[in-house]
Amino acid sequence: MTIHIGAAPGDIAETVLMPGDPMRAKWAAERFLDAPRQVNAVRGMLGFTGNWRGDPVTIHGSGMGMASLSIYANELLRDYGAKTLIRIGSTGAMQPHVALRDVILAMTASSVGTPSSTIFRELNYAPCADWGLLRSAVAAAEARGVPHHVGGIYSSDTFYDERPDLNEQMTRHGILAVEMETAEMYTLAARHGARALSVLTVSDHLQTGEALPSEDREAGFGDMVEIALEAAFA
Ligand SMILES: O=P(O)(O)O[C@H]1O[C@H](CO)[C@@H](O)[C@H]1O
Ligand SMILES: O=c1cc[nH]c(=O)[nH]1
Repeated sequence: MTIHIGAAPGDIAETVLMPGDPMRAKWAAERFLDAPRQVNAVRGMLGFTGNWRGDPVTIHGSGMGMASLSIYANELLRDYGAKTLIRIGSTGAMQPHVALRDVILAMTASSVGTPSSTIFRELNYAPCADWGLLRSAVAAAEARGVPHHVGGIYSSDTFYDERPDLNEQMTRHGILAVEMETAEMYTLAARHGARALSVLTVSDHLQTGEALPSEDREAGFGDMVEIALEAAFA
């Protein structure tokens, strides 16, 4: 047990899928894993471990934002020996050619700062995805015929943003979409010698104002979960 995860040693698999939403963790575990059992509920942050095609997998919420993800990712990597973290999250599109429900595979994640920024001092560290996971996720998306985009995303500290000028510069420089966790997850995975990838589904569009309902964000993004699982064990 750790401060924020009540699982016994051995209850967490080496492969962990991390949605922000703990209810998405419950839905994904019940839908995609064999014999899922709840391994964490501390502070309502649900985690489940089961099997996918015979391999053990944990699906554990990260909460919203890099500060929250950092707590769970640190404990999963340092205390439970997780080796692969794959975020399965929602994201807001920042390019006109990206549509609702498209999948985004995040090669890298820009940020204004992460919880790790202070250790880098003057360095603008560039967090990046594990190449093997990214390559396998692209192959899985192609095989399933899922519309997808590979490129840079933005990990924001805020959902309600007050910097339209910054968004404009990011759109101009090809950033595909915004979410709130990936830059820190990639940084922590690199620090601990683990693999990481974010597989995201577009839930809303910053330019058109389109948005999917909360029920879809919780239990409507099955392609992203299957792409993540196939990439983890390719
Ligand atoms: O749907 P999740 O995985 O929570 O991801 C996105 O949704 C939340 C904001 O609504 C943030 O956590 C953001 O990164
Ligand atoms: O962080 C997020 C996630 C989804 N949509 C957004 O606009 N921002």
